[in-house]
Amino acid sequence: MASNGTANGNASIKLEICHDDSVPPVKAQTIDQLHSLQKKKPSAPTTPKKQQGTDGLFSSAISDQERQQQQLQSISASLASLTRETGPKVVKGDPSARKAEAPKAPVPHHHHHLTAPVVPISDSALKFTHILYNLSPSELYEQAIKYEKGSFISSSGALATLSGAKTGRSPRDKRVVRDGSNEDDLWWGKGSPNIEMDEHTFMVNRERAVDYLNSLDKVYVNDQFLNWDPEHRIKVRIVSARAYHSLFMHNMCIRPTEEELENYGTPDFTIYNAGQFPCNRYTHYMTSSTSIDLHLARREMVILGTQYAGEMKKGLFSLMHYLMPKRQILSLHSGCNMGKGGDVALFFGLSGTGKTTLSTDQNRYLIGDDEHCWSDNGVSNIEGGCYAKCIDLSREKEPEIWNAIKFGTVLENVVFDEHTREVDYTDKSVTENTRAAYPIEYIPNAKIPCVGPHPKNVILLSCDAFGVLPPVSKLNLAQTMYHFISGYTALVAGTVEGVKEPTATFSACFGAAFIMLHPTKYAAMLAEKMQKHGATAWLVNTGWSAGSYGTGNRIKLAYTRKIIDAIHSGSLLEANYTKTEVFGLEIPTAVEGVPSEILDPINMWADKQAYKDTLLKLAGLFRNNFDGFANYDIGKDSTLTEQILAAGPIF
Ligand SMILES: Nc1ncnc2c1ncn2[C@@H]1O[C@H](COP(=O)(O)OP(=O)(O)OP(=O)(O)O)[C@@H](O)[C@H]1O
Ligand SMILES: O=C([O-])CC(=O)C(=O)O
Ligand SMILES: [Ca+2]
Ligand SMILES: [Mn+2]
Repeated sequence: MASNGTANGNASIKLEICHDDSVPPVKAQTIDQLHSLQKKKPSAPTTPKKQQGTDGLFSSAISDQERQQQQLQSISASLASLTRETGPKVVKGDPSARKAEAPKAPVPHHHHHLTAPVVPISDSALKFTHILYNLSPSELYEQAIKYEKGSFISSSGALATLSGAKTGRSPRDKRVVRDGSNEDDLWWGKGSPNIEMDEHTFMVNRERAVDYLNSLDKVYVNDQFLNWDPEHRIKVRIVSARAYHSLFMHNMCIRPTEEELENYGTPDFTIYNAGQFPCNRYTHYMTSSTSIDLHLARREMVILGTQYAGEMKKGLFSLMHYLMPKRQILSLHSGCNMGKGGDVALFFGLSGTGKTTLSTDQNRYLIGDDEHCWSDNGVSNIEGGCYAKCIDLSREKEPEIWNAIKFGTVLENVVFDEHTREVDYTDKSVTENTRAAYPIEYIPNAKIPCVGPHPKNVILLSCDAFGVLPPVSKLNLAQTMYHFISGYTALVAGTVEGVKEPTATFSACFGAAFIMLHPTKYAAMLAEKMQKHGATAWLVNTGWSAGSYGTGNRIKLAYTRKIIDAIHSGSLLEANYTKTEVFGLEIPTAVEGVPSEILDPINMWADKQAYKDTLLKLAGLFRNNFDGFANYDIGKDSTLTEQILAAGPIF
């Protein structure tokens, strides 16, 4: 009995456990099976969403497979080594995810130029290159954290990473292939950013980059777009070795929809980013171990010896500065936003002058922060993301940018708390040029698609380290062109390698490092468009007041914002103006919300003689710089050229 009772007791306990079916059991027999349940395979691209019926379900299913193959083939062709004239065997996916099985689907070599030798002649021809194709931010986070030293998740969810030894662009290491097709078009020689190289040397560097990339187990490939104007959209492919670079470009270029990706075809332009690998200094034209090489005819760019991601972004911008003017479209190093009433403003300015900060405005729609086109249709952003400086970033002064630094955002070279992963934006231990790259839709009032009507206001931003330019002045057309061609600012430390403190600099079209044609070509287009559309131009000093750098202080962002508000609202047009000495700038006597005494810089200087000396010194620098342009005509109108020459400082 006792034993019976015991048995019953045990049975009842067992029953209780077995019958606890409040949670259904998992449909897996092993841990591996359980894990495989976690990830849902994306439904394979099926029938085309738009043209269903035109070629029937059966044939479109085949063409999907073909499309997949064509895509792999196109990637293999991108990575083709020139000497072997064949692309590597490529296969999609992470190599670590398929350790056990050998890749099964090598690229069929249909094309003539892709036909591999029957017997592989090198070790690299025996291996597969794994392609991580247009990965999502989540996948790229995992890759970065697993495989890239110095990658962490910040407390706000951004991917904090390091760009290595280079934390800014290297303009002196940029080379452009000079050949018969561009010899007469491009701007060469003194002042030009286009330092020439020959095609052979380009090929040497290209081979070096491609061999490096092919030697890796895996490379990242991004297929994306540039330019929100659908008529002038450019397809770009970025091949890179780091998840950081892939995520950066995912954020900065326009992201294709699934459907657009299916029909992507072959790219118009390809970047080979082999940034961890140096160039060979024994190669002709090389003056360091860094080389950024542009070959317009081949539609290719090679990056060696720098991991700074801005090189990719700005390399593509150079390309657009070549392609767009050919189509009578003006490319601009500017931010752009639009008011509720549809009024568009452009913000020109060199690095660090406030394009991103001032175009990001809670009261206006953001069209873009750095690169635009102005065509007969209006303005369009070239990019799909923003690249904000974040040194001394504060939630109070720049809330939209602060809030955009979340999951998906790349945070470069910032310093954070080891435990909480909270970023200290004041810390310059790695560099002054700390940056955040985020998709434009992370700004709540972004205007998607990023296009707008013709600009009403054109704002030239200058960060004057001498402290003698007024916080705001109204420009006539000749003055606008004079200042646009001059492109004056103090280069703020950081964005360009080696610049440690502000120095006066002149950079034609507020972006000489990126233009490809002579500055007067862009200037003539700007003058023509401003006249045609009746835009008003303003010169805004976002730099120093009450003395030069070291003595004075930077103009408060809150005041600059008030000035910009008055430009947008139209109220500044109604102000009373006086004219300054030397530069002949029209300055308003009052701006709402801004102390009037700051509007005329002389008021703020304790030492008036020092002010006058400094003003003349800057005027002299302007004059010396402009001498280089005195022999060029701006547009077909020679009177405009004369007016522009006369619109500089008079002393
Ligand atoms: N009065 C001011 N006006 C504008 N920006 C200011 C002002 N005072 C300080 N700043 C700071 O100056 C920096 C301006 O950088 P911003 O990112 O806008 O440069 P950018 O013109 O977009 O340059 P880049 O082309 O390199 O991206 C920001 O860090 C901003 O906080
Ligand atoms: O290109 C970069 O690294 C950042 C930038 O926008 C500029 O310098 O104009
Ligand atoms: Ca910027
Ligand atoms: Mn820029």
